[in-house]
Amino acid sequence: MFSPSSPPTGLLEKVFQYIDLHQDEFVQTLKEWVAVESDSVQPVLRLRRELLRMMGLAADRLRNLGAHVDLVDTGFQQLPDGQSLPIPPIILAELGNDPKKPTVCFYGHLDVQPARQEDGWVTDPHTLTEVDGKLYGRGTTDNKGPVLAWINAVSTFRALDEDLPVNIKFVIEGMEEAGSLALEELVQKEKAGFFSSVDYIVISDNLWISRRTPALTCGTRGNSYFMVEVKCRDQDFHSGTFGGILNEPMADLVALLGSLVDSSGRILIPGIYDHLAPVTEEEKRTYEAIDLDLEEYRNSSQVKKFLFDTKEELLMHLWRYPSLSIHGIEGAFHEPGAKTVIPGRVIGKFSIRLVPHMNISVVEKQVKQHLDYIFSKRNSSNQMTVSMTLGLHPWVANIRDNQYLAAKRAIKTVFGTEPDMIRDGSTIPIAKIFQGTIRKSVMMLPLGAVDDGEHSQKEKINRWNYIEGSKLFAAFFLEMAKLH
Ligand SMILES: Cn1cncc1C[C@H](NC(=O)CCN)C(=O)O
Ligand SMILES: [Zn+2]
Ligand SMILES: [Zn+2]
Repeated sequence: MFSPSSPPTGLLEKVFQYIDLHQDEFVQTLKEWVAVESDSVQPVLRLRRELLRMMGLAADRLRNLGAHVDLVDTGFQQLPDGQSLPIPPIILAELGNDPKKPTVCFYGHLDVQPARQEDGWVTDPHTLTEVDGKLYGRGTTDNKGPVLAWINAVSTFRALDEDLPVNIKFVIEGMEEAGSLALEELVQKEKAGFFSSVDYIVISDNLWISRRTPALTCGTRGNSYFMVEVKCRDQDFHSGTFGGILNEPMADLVALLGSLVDSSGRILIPGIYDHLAPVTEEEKRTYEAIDLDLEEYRNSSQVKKFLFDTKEELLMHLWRYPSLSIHGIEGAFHEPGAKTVIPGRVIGKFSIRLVPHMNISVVEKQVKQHLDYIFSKRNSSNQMTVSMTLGLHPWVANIRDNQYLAAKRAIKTVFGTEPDMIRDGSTIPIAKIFQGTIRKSVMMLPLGAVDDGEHSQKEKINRWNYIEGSKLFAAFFLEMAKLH
């Protein structure tokens, strides 16, 4: 789609040619990886075995490249029902340790979201299927494709018998979709070990905002996840026998959930907007520069109307303002049909996407105070319990870091264009943990297009994105070496 501004010369040209010539092999390996049902979300032993197999395949692939690979044992996951399941080992791998070269560490994950063909897939989610240059399959874009693109880039230098321009490290986990269990602990433990020689961290686990224009991601929102339980008793009631004489838990809960956000998207919790980073003129200009066709975005999302009409407002509300979403009600009657039940105990679930400079414990207090106030006004005899079950920090990049410059140059070489400098509305918790714990520069360099459908039916990565992405990583290694 894009032609490079000036043809790459010498080594880079050889590398690009190799990647083009071997693209079917690269797609074949992706096919083998997609065939592994490495679902970390459903806590069942069969799938944990698949995850184990997935990590084994990746370890073998890295060993074949000559990497030193550690499969770090991370113990067990305790489930609420008392069962425990093994957590797949985390891969820590290393290729090269030349003190004259910078050391770039790639983080990725090989676990995937659940996928069943009945959910609305046209093709079997675990059989990679190519249609019109689109490689359909669960995990193709999130995150097996990008992990392999990095490996393809490294393997190309090896295959050409060329010296790697940088030292490479890998952190590859298998529990990202379940909240990266055990990873934070491992990062802390290896701070002075594995991570001591790391200069830069690259994550490729989000998408462009465009179908065509590559992007660099400069920030992600955090998340605070709440459960609000309203309980009368543990058992359900019959509305014929008890309807009319009870404070119904569901009525309390619906009022509580209904008090959180208004129809214009504004969060109604007092104080929640008190600690937002001010919008600067420079920041405003970044939204203007982004390649986003609002109509196309709206149509491809199959939404009649968004809350905001301009590109700038839309992006700001996705990336740099908090938002509150109501996710579900545990214990509610939700099946088809008409059942005359009064649920005895219900749990409402909602979360707030956090942005700089919101403080997680302040948000927690504000939410609890607000819900206490709304509940007390109802004078209900039920019991309300609020808990925050996740507190994930927002992350902002330092885009003046060398690696952002190197990535921009590599994008220019491969795609012949400047990247969109974007943020992402979702949360990649490990970014902030890396930044805070090992105190090294973190960059997000996504490969997938806006319509890849992560977590959704018909997830895909375009062959073009996968192959040009492999070139992008190779070009990035060379640019990093030049800057060091
Ligand atoms: C599990 N979880 C609960 N709160 C936040 C998360 C992470 C999740 N992360 C992604 O989706 C990454 C997208 N590339 C999200 O942002 O919802
Ligand atoms: Zn992911
Ligand atoms: Zn995901």
